[in-house]
Amino acid sequence: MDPIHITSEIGKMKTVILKRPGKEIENFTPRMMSRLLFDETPYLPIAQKEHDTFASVLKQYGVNVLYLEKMAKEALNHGGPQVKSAFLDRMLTESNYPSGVIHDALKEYLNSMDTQTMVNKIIAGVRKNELHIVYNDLASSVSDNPYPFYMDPMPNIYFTRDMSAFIGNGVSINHMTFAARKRESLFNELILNYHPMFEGQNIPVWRNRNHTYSHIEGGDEQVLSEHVIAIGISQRTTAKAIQEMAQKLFQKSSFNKVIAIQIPHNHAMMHLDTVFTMVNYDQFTMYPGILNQNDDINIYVLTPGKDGKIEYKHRTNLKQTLKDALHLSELDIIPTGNGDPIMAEREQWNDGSNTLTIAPGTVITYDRNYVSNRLLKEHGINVITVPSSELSRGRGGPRCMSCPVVRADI
Ligand SMILES: NC(=[NH2+])NCCC[C@H](N)C(=O)O
Repeated sequence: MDPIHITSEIGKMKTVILKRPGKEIENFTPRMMSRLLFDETPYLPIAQKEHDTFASVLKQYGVNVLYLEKMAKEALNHGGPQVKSAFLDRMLTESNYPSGVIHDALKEYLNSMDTQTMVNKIIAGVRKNELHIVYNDLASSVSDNPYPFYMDPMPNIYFTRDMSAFIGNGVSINHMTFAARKRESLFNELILNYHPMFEGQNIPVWRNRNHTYSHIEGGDEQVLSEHVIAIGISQRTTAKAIQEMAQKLFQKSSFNKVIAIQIPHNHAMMHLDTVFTMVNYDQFTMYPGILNQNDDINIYVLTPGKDGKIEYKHRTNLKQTLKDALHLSELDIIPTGNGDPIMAEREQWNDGSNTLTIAPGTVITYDRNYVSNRLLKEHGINVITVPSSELSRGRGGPRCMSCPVVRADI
């Protein structure tokens, strides 16, 4: 069996990567919130408790739960001192310290820790009062301003869905949109290259993180079948990235159709999976607010054309496009908040459309979205709810908090 196997969004989940929220989600002030893509300051003990419940539900359903922070440690220990040193250099460069006295001091500080503490520290952020650096060059002295951090925390890293995505037997390691999240995928790159689970296995990389002008995030990437993938054109994913990815997938994989769905660009629906998810062979959830007055939406269906070129067709009917792509005669689209405009908007905001399917027709959702949950049950879905008062403050739900590595075929 391949170490990576994702041919659908709904096949029985076997292995998943999570990140337990840590210090990083309480190491910032209200003034830093919007830049760090948070809407509140979460209460860590409860967030951890809720996350542990989420993990234990997955385990009860037979999923092998791996933790990103632990895998990063294992990859660094397995890789040895050179890998660790190169990783730190890269992390510091991307934290704006490519060289100089601050780079050296931070490297020494982080290197003095055991590997797990070091990984956790990088994620939690390094405050200026933790080190006493004597500046001896102009650049370092000038950068010494009242801002309290040398290295910002990475509070969004518990949304493991976004930094990378496993597709087929390969992976996309994502160049993310905002500075607040860009460094996160260095951990995914490290794990792919040096973790014993992946190292030396020649895993196809559909797209790496070395891109400047286009970006993509896993919340927009949904494998609908072994041939079809849906990708959101969103605040976080550019059409250029989708086109490049389609090119690579058409050349090297079983995928021969990319359905690019254009969604509004705003923080409430930053990714496709905040408004649209697949929950069964022929059932999807959808936030009705993404459709215009005529119930249309911009969709571009990409397929392989002549001479390695890509063809695309513009469509506007989401239901029909999905029925055609998945060869279905009927399709049930379940509206978030049961179509009530107030409930739909409230529940979408708290990830009511962000269902995580762990087997065909079985999903994990946040308990707080009771209107959407009730409707899912009425449509025959087996709904398992998890508590969500603190986790939801980061604007992500069960799908965002999980990065599936292996699913059974459907
Ligand atoms: N797959 C998702 N919908 N992820 C949600 C990510 C939320 C996070 N605060 C961000 O803005 O990036």
